[in-house]
Amino acid sequence: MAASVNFAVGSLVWIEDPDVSWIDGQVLAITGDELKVQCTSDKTVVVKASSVYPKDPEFPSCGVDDMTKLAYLNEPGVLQNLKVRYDINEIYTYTGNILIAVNPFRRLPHLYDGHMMEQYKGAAIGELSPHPFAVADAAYRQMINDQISQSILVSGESGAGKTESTKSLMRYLAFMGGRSGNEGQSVEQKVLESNPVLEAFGNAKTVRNNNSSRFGKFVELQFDDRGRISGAAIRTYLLERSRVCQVSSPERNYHCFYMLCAAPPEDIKKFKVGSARSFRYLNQSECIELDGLDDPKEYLVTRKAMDVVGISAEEQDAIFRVVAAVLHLGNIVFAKGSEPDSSEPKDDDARKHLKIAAELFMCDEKGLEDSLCKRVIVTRDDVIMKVLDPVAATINRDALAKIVYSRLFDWLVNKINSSIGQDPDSKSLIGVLDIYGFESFKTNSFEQFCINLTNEKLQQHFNQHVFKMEQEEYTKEQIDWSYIEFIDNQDVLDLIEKKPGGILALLDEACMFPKSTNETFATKLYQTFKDHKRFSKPKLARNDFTVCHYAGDVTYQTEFFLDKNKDYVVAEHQALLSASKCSFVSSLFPPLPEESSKSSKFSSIGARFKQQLQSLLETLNATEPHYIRCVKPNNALKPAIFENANVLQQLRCGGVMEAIRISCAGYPTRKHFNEFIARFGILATNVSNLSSCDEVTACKNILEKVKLEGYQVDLNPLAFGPIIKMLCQMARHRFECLRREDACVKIQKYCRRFFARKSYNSMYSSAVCIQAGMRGMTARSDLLFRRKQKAAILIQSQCRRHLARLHYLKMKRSAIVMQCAWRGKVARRELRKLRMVSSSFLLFISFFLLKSVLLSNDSQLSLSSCISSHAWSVPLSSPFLTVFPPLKSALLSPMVHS
Ligand SMILES: Nc1ncnc2c1ncn2[C@@H]1O[C@H](COP(=O)(O)OP(=O)(O)OP(=O)(O)O)[C@@H](O)[C@H]1O
Repeated sequence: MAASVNFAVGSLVWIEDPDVSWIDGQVLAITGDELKVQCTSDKTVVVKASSVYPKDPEFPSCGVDDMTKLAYLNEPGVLQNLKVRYDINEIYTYTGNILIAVNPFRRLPHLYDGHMMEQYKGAAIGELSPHPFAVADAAYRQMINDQISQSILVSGESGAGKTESTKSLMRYLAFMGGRSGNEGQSVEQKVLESNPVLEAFGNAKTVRNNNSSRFGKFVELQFDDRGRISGAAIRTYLLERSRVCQVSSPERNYHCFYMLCAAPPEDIKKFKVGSARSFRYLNQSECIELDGLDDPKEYLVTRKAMDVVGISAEEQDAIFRVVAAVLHLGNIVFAKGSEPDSSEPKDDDARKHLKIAAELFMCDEKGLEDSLCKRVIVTRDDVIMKVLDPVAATINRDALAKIVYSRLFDWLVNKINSSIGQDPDSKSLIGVLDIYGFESFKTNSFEQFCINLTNEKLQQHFNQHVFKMEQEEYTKEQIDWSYIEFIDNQDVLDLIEKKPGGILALLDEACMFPKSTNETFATKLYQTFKDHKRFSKPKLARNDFTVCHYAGDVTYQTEFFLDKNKDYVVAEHQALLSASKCSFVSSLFPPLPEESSKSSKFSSIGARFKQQLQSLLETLNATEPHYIRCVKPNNALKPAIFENANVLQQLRCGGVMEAIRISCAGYPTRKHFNEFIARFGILATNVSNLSSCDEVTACKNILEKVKLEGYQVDLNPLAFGPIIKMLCQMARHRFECLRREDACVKIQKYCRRFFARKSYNSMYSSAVCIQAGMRGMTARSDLLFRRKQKAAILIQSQCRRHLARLHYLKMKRSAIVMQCAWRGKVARRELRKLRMVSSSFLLFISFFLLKSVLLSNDSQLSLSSCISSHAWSVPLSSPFLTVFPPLKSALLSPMVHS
């Protein structure tokens, strides 16, 4: 399926990988039609060029919000885009007009609040991020502006997020078309509150989803001419009946059973229920409680929602009585009766449950027992009473439980519809379809067969519509589209539902013949369709058949096909419950019209379902469809896990890849002129007037230069068919060439620079070396000269110093001699003088000191008495008497401290 693209060494590509579906890598070498690719996982592989897809090297790191913006609209590109966006919690992406929603498995409340609704109000698709609100808004606007009914088809596998998306759509439509003010319980409130009621009775925990809707749903919102919701109708499809009696771990039965068992004590007493573990229909599975689901609370929520949708308290009681009766029915175990091949309640416990069930149904206990253990056979001549063995009685009991529950569910839907009310004058409507996606399990039974028929029908509708949309788009843009083709799955539909001769017709035929078995039915199929290219018989299976659906082959096991297709109420059950004293119970089994009970007209589930589908398709065909494809990123139901193979399979089954293929067959890619010139101008680098001419001429010049056909250039944006891949490839190739030229120039430049630098470095170092040598030589001779000069100066200075010193010493000696002679002479003269005054000077000093002492005021001082009598007191008195007046009183005592 890969495009025939010319790859070059260095091209980025996608190759198939068994683990991650597609892995990216780079072409290392090309040999003929084989490429050697270095993968990002580090392994190197050799692959055929035809199995390789080109990868956009300019792919934005946050992906693109519309797949048509991808340069390469191929499977790996689509997958990469979804993954990149999922990683940053961008769970919605457009593929043209289809919205792909990847389940985040974590609450993202900011995406759905009132502020968000305000933002999307009136915003054109593509103006804001992809969102269910945008789809709902587009549908609403189109309905108002064009007065055309709209439909939004939400599909995906179980757990992919259909119901959540549907709820968002309904909330938005209620927001847009709701009435303001207090007008009692408005239509939109009732529509929104119908969800919890239907979920309680029609949803259950399955392996694939903790809150799986076990029915398909089409909600039709009717609007008046002012765009307000004026009525609504809910249609449901194919409730899974078998779950009522059969459930295995880790699944659960319908939520309402567990809610009832967790009801407040007075209700438990009123409805005669007990622990959920005590009921056979519930305890077959280990799973009773469910994380995150508070059954007691849900019971109250459901009852409140029932109030809102207009179910009275009495009706609610009757509903839960029937639910309780179904639980008790399951506990009626049979044992062999006294008559041969007969049966009867096994023990007291079984009888107790029989009694309670009869009380809850308000019917006769014996009548209930008989309706379970006996069968009346009306022959042409007689009425025969046939007893049933315990196995048949058990099957009979389960059949009663299933029909009661299914009638109860239908009653609820009808009640909601009549309570909401239809608007016969409604001008237009918006239908929201939340329907099960394509299913393919290990064991596929009648339910899967019907589900896959639905998907085939919707796929055909989808293909036709996508094709039609493309055509309209091209017509609008004046693009020639006549050559576009798409695969029609009419042959599969013929195989299944053609009348006469289709599988469903053969099944009805088999159901009408009493002797038919699942084996004879399978044999009939093999004979009839042995040459049909969409039908095959698996080699080792005896009663299985395989249908080649658009989404893949599915092998169905014919076991139970006949039983599951039979749509009749056992006459005894009908008679018993229509005679119930409870008007609610009897209303579930209205008496059959006289002629229909008598006529042998056979009614089958398959035929009824086919009819329902037909009517659904008629409704859809009268509307403008919008598509939301929900994708479950992993089977662990955990956030942040994106399993490539899983997602890819769902994209294929959901027809997204087919839509892309149809798009690719036409002109899927749109590029505005400036965008085109920016991206592909590289292809016309030598077209000189590119920048001087206008955008259209520039685009034409580029396209003429590349000589490719398959584009429409007259309108902005330009439309491209598959040639966009070639253009991208050529641009990539050109880019590659330019890159290589550039690389060559760069290598040359670096080489030249290297050699030039090397030679320069060697010259430089030589020059430096020579310079250093020369400078060294000069410096050395200079040094020698300086040394010699210094030595000469030193010698001179030494000589001069020596001579000066001799002279100095001579002068010094002469001076000393002269000084000595002179000083001797002076000294001698002085000596003489000194000798003369020395004795008088000594006396003078002594008196002076004494006088100082005596003149002091210190009264404490006194002279010794002997001082006047001292030898020098006489000579002193005469020369110094004038200077120092005589003592007023004689020193009588020495000057001493007292
Ligand atoms: N947009 C969403 N945001 C947060 N959680 C989501 C979102 N969509 C789905 N989920 C989670 O996935 C679960 C399954 O979703 P949902 O019941 O809508 O699946 P479904 O496709 O209707 O399955 P089924 O066919 O079994 O009814 C939800 O219960 C919810 O936990």
